[in-house]
Amino acid sequence: MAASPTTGRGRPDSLDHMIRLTSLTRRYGRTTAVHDLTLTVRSGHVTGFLGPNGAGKSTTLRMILGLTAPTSGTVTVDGVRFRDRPRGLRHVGALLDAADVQGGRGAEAHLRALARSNGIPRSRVDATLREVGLAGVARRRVGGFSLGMRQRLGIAAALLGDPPVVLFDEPFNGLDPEGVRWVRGLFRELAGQGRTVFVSSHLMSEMEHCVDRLVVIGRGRLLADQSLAEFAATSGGSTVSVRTPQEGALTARLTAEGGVVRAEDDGTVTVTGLSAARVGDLAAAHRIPVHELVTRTPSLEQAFMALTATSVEHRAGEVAR
Ligand SMILES: Nc1ncnc2c1ncn2[C@@H]1O[C@H](COP(=O)(O)OP(=O)(O)OP(=O)(O)O)[C@@H](O)[C@H]1O
Repeated sequence: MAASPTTGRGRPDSLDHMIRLTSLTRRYGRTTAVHDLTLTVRSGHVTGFLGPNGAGKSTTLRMILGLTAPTSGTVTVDGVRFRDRPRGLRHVGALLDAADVQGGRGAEAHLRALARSNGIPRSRVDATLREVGLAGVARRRVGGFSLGMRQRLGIAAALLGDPPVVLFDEPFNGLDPEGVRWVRGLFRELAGQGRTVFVSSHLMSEMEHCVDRLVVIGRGRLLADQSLAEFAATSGGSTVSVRTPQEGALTARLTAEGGVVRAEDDGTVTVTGLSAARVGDLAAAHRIPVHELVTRTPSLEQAFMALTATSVEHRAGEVAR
C-alpha cells in the first residue's frame, strides 16, 4: 500500500471492498430486528445508515462483523464472511460502542493490546493517537475520559489496522461541534482514499453534510438505498409560498391553472403543482400584486421523518399499550 503523505495511512489496494447483505434477517423471539435486507455498500463513498431508534442498525452492523449470527441470509465483505478472516482489524475497522473499553487502561495501552492481537505494527498506535487528537493524553486512564474522548479512542481503534472498510455506529455521540466537524472531514477523507465507510445514525442532520449515499431502514426493513441527491430529488416536491393582498383572486387563478392552494396561518398561501415562475406570471397577467414569492424545498430531515414515520418504535407522548 502506498502511504498517504498527510496521514501515513495507506490507500486500499483493491478496487472495490464491498459489503454485501443478501436477504439478511435476524429475529429475537417475536421481534424481527432485521428483515430480509439485501444491499451493497460500495467503496469510495461515505454511506449513511439511517433509521429511528430500534430500526435494526446496530444488529446489522454486528452481523457484518460476525458478532451476531443471522437467523437467515448472508453478509460478506469482499465476498468473505468477517469471522472467516484472520486478523480482522486489518480488513474491517469498527466503532460500535465507545463505552466498551476497560477504564483502568490508558489509551495507548488499549490500542497496543489491540495491535498485538491483530498483528498490527506498533507504529500504528502512535499514528492513530495523533490522528484522533489523543496523543497528549495517551497514558491517561480511559476511565477518566469524556464521552467525546472515548469516541475518538473508538475511532482510533477502528483505524488502527489501516483497513479498507470502516463501520461506525453513532460516531457523533458526545462530540462537540469541533469534533463533529473533524469526524465529518475524516469520513470524507477515508472515502476519498477509496475506503468503504458505513456510518449509522438516527439523525439526518448529522449525516447530510458528510454522506453521499444513504441506506434507510425502519423496523428492520429497507426503506431507501440511494445517493443523497436521489433521496433529495424523490423526497417530495417543492412548493411555492406566496403572499398577496388579493388572496381570493390569486387562489381562483391558480386553482384554474391546476394548482392546489392552501391558506397558511401566517397570511401566505402554499401552492403545490405550479412553479414559482408560473405563479408570478399568472399574478402579473391578472394584475394581482405579489409581496412575497418563495420556492420551498423540504429539508432532508423532513423527508427522512416522513419516510420513517410509520416505523418509529416510541413517540414522545405516546401511551404505552
Ligand atoms: N440482544 C437482543 N435481544 C433481544 N432483542 C434485541 C437484541 N438486540 C436488539 N434487539 C431488538 O432488535 C430491534 C433492533 O435493535 P437495534 O439495536 O439493532 O436497533 P438500532 O437501529 O441500532 O437502534 P438504536 O438507534 O436505538 O441503537 C429492537 O427492537 C431491539 O429491541
